[in-house]
Amino acid sequence: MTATTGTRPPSTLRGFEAAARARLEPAHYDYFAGGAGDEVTLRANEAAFGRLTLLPRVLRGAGVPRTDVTLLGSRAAMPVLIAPTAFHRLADPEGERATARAAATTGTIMIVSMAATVGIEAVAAAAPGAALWFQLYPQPDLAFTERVVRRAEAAGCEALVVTVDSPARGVREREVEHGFHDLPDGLCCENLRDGGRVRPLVMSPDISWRDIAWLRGITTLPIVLKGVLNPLDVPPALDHGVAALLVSNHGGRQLDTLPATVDALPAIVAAAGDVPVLLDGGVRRGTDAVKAMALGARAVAVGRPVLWGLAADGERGAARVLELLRAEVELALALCGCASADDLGPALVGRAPC
Ligand SMILES: Cc1cc2nc3c(=O)[nH]c(=O)nc-3n(C[C@H](O)[C@H](O)[C@H](O)COP(=O)(O)O)c2cc1C
Ligand SMILES: CC(C)CC(=O)C(=O)O
Repeated sequence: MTATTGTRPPSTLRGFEAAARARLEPAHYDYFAGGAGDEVTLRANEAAFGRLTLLPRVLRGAGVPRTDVTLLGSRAAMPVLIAPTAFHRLADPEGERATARAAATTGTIMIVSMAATVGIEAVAAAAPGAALWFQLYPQPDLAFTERVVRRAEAAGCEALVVTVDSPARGVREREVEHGFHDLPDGLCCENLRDGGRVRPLVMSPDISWRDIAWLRGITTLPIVLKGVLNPLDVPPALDHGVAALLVSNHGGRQLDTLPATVDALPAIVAAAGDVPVLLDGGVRRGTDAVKAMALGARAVAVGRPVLWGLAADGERGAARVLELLRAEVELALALCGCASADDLGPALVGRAPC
């Protein structure tokens, strides 16, 4: 039985969110939906896309647009990746296995969270066709961190996405109100299993460029830094040999009152030179993805929308959400007169009058 049995499946992302909300425990819905503090940044991410306009070109004979991209050697059929989010088994019993199968079906890249409720080996085995990247919170115990990296490598992950915006965990008041502190019995962060126990996840206040240098030395996987917002952090990132930057404010869940990611994007793109820049936060439409790419992002990622698809209708719901976004990207490119994202540029984006 699915939430949609007997009724039409949702045909929009908003419909998937409503279906997910109806199905999830309120504490779990609020864990997924919530943001830090007054949720200013959470709202800003979506609102900022709404303030940008598209300025299409006409009569360009561009044909049916291509939506595929190659990122760090991984091929994706669309420029919308799955951002790393924790605890998928709160949304569906198959958890990250179902999400990975949806990634394989739609041909996109799944960034698997270190806080996944299915171990990286089982995620990879469930979806042999999926392109997987692994998200890492470097732990103070470097020997343990290295064991996690080796597991990700052995499972076939094609990049390491190091989250650098979390030297402490943000306070989400919705979680506090529900008293949501931990996973229910029977679920745990399977990537933290180590020698017969499950280690606690540490948001290390000591994380520094030394950790990036150390990681660069122990793995040949490309390293993506997730959570860069200030252009002052770009030169050291390039000096440390990072392969890409992911502009992110953690979906408004860490420090409140940070800028919307699409507003922070141009300065990071300008500083990054040839190094690819990705973005997540508030992408809910194909037009949002196209605006971010016009402003220089190579691709975008979505967090909550995939969770809503998963909670509403398991693997099928997650795949449907991704396919909706892919089709919207294709249509937006066509209506902008573009044969592919390569034809986009800042001249196609304007600002709505306030
Ligand atoms: C429920 C939830 C769990 C998340 N877990 C992680 C995580 O484990 N690691 C991480 O780097 N980011 C995590 N994030 C942040 C996402 O990777 C991403 O930055 C954010 O969700 C993008 O915004 P969006 O949800 O508006 O698309 C999480 C976000 C949500 C909503
Ligand atoms: C388990 C958490 C640390 C995952 C996370 O990053 C989040 O909830 O935003």
